[in-house]
Formats: sequence, C-alpha cells, structure tokens
Amino acid sequence: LRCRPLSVEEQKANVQSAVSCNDTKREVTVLNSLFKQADKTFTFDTVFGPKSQQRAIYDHAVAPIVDDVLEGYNCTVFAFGQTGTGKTYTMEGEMMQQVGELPTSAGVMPRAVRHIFDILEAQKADYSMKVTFLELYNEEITDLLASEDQSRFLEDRHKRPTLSLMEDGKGGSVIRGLEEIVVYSPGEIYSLLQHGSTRRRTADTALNMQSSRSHSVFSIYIHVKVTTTGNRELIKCGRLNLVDLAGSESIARSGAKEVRAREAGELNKSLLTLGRVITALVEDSVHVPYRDSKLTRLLRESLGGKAKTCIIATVTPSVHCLEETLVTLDYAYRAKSIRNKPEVNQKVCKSVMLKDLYKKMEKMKQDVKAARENNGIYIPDETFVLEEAEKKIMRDKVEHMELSMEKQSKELEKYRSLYLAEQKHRLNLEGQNKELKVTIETCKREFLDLQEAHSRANMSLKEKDFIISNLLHAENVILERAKVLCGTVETASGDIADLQNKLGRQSKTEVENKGLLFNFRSQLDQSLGLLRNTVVRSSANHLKRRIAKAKDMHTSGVQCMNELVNTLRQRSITDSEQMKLNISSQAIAVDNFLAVMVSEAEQVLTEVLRSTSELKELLAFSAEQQELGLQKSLTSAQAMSKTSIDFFNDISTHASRLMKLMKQSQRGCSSRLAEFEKGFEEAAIREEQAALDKIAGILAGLTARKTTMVSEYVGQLNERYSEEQEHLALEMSSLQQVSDNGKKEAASCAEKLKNQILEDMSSHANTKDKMGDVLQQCLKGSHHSVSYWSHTQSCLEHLNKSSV
Ligand SMILES: Nc1ncnc2c1ncn2[C@@H]1O[C@H](COP(=O)(O)OP(=O)(O)OP(=O)(O)O)[C@@H](O)[C@H]1O
Repeated sequence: LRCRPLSVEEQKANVQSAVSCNDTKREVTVLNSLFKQADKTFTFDTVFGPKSQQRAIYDHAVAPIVDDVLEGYNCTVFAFGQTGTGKTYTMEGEMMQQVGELPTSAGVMPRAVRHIFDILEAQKADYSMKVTFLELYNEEITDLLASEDQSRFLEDRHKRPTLSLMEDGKGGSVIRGLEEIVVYSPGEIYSLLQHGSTRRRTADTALNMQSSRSHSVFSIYIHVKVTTTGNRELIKCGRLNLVDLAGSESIARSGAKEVRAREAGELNKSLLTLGRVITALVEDSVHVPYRDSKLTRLLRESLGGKAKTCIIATVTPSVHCLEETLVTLDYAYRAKSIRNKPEVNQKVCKSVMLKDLYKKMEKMKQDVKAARENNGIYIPDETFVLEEAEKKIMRDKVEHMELSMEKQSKELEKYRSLYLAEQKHRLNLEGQNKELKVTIETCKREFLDLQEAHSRANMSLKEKDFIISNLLHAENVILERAKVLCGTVETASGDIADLQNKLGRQSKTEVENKGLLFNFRSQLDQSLGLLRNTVVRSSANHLKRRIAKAKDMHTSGVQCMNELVNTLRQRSITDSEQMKLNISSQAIAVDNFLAVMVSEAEQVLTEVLRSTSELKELLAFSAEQQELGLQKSLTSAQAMSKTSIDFFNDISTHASRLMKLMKQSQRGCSSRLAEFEKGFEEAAIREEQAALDKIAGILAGLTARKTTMVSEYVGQLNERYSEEQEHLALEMSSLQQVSDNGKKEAASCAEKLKNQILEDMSSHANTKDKMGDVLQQCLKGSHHSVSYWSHTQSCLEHLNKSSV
C-alpha cells in the first residue's frame, strides 16, 4: 500500500491528513476519530508512507517479481486506487528521455526495464525481447504502439482501430492484431513507453490535472536461451505485465460531466467487475465473473491464475477523500488474501521455436509479396480451400443458430405475452377480490345497521306494548273508579236534592213567616186604626180597656213572635247540623275515595315495576337472540371472506409459481444461450487457431464434434422447451380451474349473502309495518285514555266544586 503526500495545493489549503502509515509495523490507520468514530487500522504486506521514494517501492515490491519473470514466470504488477492518488506516478513516474541514470522519480516501468536488461547483460544471456502496450478505454482495446494511420484526414488519423479480445483456449486471452515490437535495448523501450504514454487518454478533472481516463497494460515478453546438460538448447519464456488502472472515482466528487461522467461510469463498471472478481476469489466462489469486463478478462491469469501478481493500492491522506480511501483499503485488504497458483512456463525447444518463426516469416513474406503486387494477402491453396469449407460450415451453422434463436425469441415472446396476460388476469382478479371485499364490507355494515334498526324497533315495540298494557290496566282501574265515583256522585246528588228540598222548605217557611209578619203588621195597623178611632169616639175607660186589650194582643203577638223565632232558630240549628253531618259524610267519602285512589295508584305502580322487570327480561332475551344471530352472520361472513382470501392466496401462489417458472425458464434460456454462445465462440477461436496452424485432421474432428454439439444442444433445447411448454400449459390450466372455482365460489357466496340480506330486509319491512299498525293503535288508545282522563278530571273538579 502506498500513501502519497499532500500536494502543494492541499497543503496551502490546510487540508488535514486523515491517514497515518507505520512502515515498520506495516500498518495504515484511518483517523476516523476526526469524525468522532473509532480509528480503523489495516495491515498489509508492505506499507509505503508519504515520504517513501520510488526506488524503495521498486526494490521492495517489484524487483523480486521481475527476477521471477526471468525465471520463466508470467508476472503482473498493477496499481489501483482512487483518482489522483498516484497510480500513474507509481507505475510510470518520470519517463526516461534518454538512456542514462534513472531519475529519482522514475516509476516501476522504467525501473523494471533497466533491471531486466541489467540482469540479462550481467548473465551475458542469449535473449530476445518484445513489448506490447495497449489501452482499454470504454471497453474498447486499442494499440498504443500501432503505427500511425497515414490517412489524409486528421480525424481518421486519430481514430485508432479497436482490437478484439479472444480466448486462447488455455484459459488465457489473446488480442488479435496487437503489435509486438521487438526491442534490443532499454532506450528503445523507454521511447516506446514515452510514445504510448503520450497517446493515452487523459483529461483534467477536479481531482487530478492529468487524470488517466483509461486502463493501460504494458507487457514485456522475454525469451532467454538456456543450455541443458545434453547440449539441448531450450528457450525460457517469461512475461511481465505492468498495469496502470484508471482511477476509481466518485462522479460527484471528481466533478465529471457529460463525456467524463460517461467515461467514469464505464471505468467504474470495469473496476466494479474487478471488485466482484476479487470478492469471488476471496470467498472461493464457484463462479468468478471474469467475463463481465475486458479488464478482468485481460487480468484473468493474474488474478487467481498461474501468474505471480503484485498489487499496489494507492491512497491519499486527504481528509476529504476519507470514504474512498476506506473503500480502497478494504478492497486491497481483501485482495491480499487471493492465492494464485504460480506456474513456470514450459521451456520451448529452440528448433521448435525456430520452425514456428520460419513459418511466420514465410507467411509474412507471402503477405508482403501480395501487398507489393497489390493483390490482397497470400493464402496457400490448401488453406484457402479448407478455410472456405470451414467458412461455409460456419455460415450454415450461424444461419441455423440465427433461425433457432429467432424461434426461441418468438417462443420467449409468446411466453412473455402469456405471462403478461396472466399478470393482467391476476390483477383483474385482485381488483375483483378488492371489489368483493368492499361489497362484503358494505353488506356487513348494512346488515349491522339493519340489525340495529331491528333491535331499536323491537325495543320500541316492547315499550309500546308495555305502555298499552299499562294504559289498559289504568283504563280498567279508571273505569272501576269512575263507577264508584258515579255511585258517590249519585249519592251526593241525592243528598244535594234533599238539601235543596230542605232549602226549598226553609225558603217556603220564610215566605210563610214573611206572610204571617205581613198579616200581623196589617192586623196591627188595623187594630191601631181601630184604636185611634175608638180613642177619638169613646171615653178613657173604654180606651183603657182597649189599650189593655191591645197590650195583651201585643204581648201575645210578641210571645208568638218569640216562639216563632225560637222554632225558626231550632229549625235552622237542626238544618245546619244536618248539613254539617252531610258535609262531613261527603268529606269522609272523598277521603275514602282518595285513600282508595292512593292504594290503587300504588297497585298501578307495583304493576308498572313488575312489567318493567318483565320488559327488561324480555329485552335481555331478545338481545341475546339478536347477538346469537349476529354472531352467526358474522361467522358466515368471516368464513366467506376467509374462503375468498384463501382462494386469492391460492391464485397469487399459483401466479408467483408461474412467474418463477417463467423467470427460471427465461434465465435458463438466456444462460444456456450465453453458454452456447460462449462455447461456440471458444470453439470458433479454437478452430481458427487450428486452421491457422493448418491441422486439417483436427479441424475435421472438431467440425464433426461441433456439429454434433450443435445438434445435441439444439435437441436438448427443444426438449427442454417442449417440457417447459407442457409444464406451463398444465400450470395454466390448473390456474384457470382454480380461478373458475374461485369465481363460482365467490358468486355463490355473494348470492347467499344477497338472499340472506333480502330475507332480513323483507322481515324487517314486515316488522316495521306491524309496528306502525300497533303504534297507530297505541296512539289511538292513548288519545282515548287522555280524553277519558281529562273528562274524569273535569268531573272530579266539578264534583269537588259542587261539594264545596
Ligand atoms: N508519492 C507521490 N509523491 C509526490 N507526488 C505524487 C505522489 N503520488 C502522486 N503524486 C502527484 O499527484 C498527482 C496525481 O497523480 P497520478 O496522476 O499518478 O494519479 P492517478 O492515481 O494516476 O490518477 P488518475 O487515476 O486520475 O489517473 C500527480 O501530479 C503526481 O505527480
């Protein structure tokens, strides 16, 4: 792990350092404590702090690997980390302009070149060396050492042709058309490096003034001659890949926009694949996704393969990049545990190699000749015929494949449309289910309302019944009382008639008395007149006698008057006593009547209480009954909703099963297709290689095998398709049946509920009508009772008045 120093700008801006390196303990600590979190420490094979020199890094980390290259291993050194953390600085550093002393800031590449040449020269070895330099930009490979296009147009000149990456059939990959340049001295390599580096795509981003926008791979192939004991000359082949990856960058933080953002997306994609490959290797996964990006395909041998690999992770100490630094450290830490299985390349016999080279030379000569004659390229007759035949077979196969692909895609489309229709149907059913649920809810609510109304009506009916019975009872009591009262009134009227007779007699007596008094007065007047006449006509004796006679008459008259007064007094006393007696008897009768009334009222009250308790019991009973009914209907409704829920769950499980099946089949199809494609591609490459090597026999065998493979595959695919189709048809029919059953069930449930509700409603309507009638009757009865009462009251009042 290498941590770069803070740049001059960062120092000027007082950017805090959040990474601390302990080179001796090989530890890197991320100072999370700056953010009130626990610090994080990682241990690596070697740690290079901000003060470490390029030379130290090369000597400690890379030199041993270069030694292994010369021993015949394939080795890789690559740097990865966030943008602007010093990957290019580490890998390239200051480029050598000319041969001489290495500058202190020269990176791994120039140092490795110098190291290789130093060793070979020290060994006085017989060697040959060639180099390649490629760039991987937006998943396209271009040759950084390809000679410039001589096109007249500047645009075309800058447009470098993209190269195709192919499997070599031994688990590695080859790049077709990548120029291999034979080199003899370090100077040549330096100038090629210089040339290639300047052609790399760089751009100015917020995090790096000259940010590499592509991944670059510089490879040195070294062939060293070794002489064995039997004077047999063998060739040792080693390869050193020096990889400078583009920076992993956060689009937001690096300020990438438009093209840069797209680039960043692509870079991150290939780096993400690299991350996934590392994770898969660390976790010992069965599938390592090398094929997901060209970068991982290129590095396949170096990651978990037979190459020796050194990964240099670069970080910045800047506190602003803490998050990315943690990610890099995490990945580097995980990558540390990847275990490659290094294998030394087999030594090749010099004669075999020379033969190979001669063949190549021959072909090149023919090419040159053809080019000179402006005739295209030279291909020997034999090869041409073979290649043509093979091309034809391939074309046929491709056509066949295209046809089968088309058929499969049609099938896929059919299944997709079936699936979509099924989804739609499912959605419809779900909608219906929802609607049914809502209807059931409304029905339940209406049913509850009706039940409530029913219970209310029952209650009011009971109340009215009770009132009517009470009224009837009271009416009877009143009638009885009225009868008694009538008797009393009759007696009272008899008494009153007696009293009136008496009063009439009294007034008659008074009239008689008045007449007597009047007669007496007139007799008295007559006597007085006679007396006066006598006084006038007669003498004193006669007058005296007359006066005495008058006196007697007067006294007898007064006596008579006194007697009359006494008799009258006597009579009035007896009459008043009689009246008193009458009145007291009347009062006693009224008292008795009132007492009877009170006792009767008490009786009525007890009667009322008794009927209230009865009513209560009745009410409780009816409430119980209604509760039972309600519970029954509730359980039936619950059962109904449960059945419908079960039914829809059934449907959804069926649908999800179907979906899973569809997805599985789709996945299976696509993976099989991908596998087939991959197999086909690999076979094609193998065949091509074989054709180039002119091994006609093997080619025939391969072709036969391919044909059988294709037919087998197609047969298998067809079988699987038909099986899946049958399975799907079965699923569909069962689903259809389930949905039909469900529909029927739901319809019957709805019908039942509807009937029940209709019954309830009609019974409620009947009850309501009856209640209305009873209510009318009650009202009439109560009106009648009221008028009767008021009449009785007025009678009583009248009676009272008259009694008084
Ligand atoms: N160890 C170091 N010592 C001094 N300067 C450094 C060091 N590492 C990096 N730098 C400087 O930091 C800047 C960015 O470095 P470089 O271009 O190598 O980053 P990078 O990781 O390759 O970025 P990108 O991924 O964007 O290409 C350069 O100016 C480089 O000189």
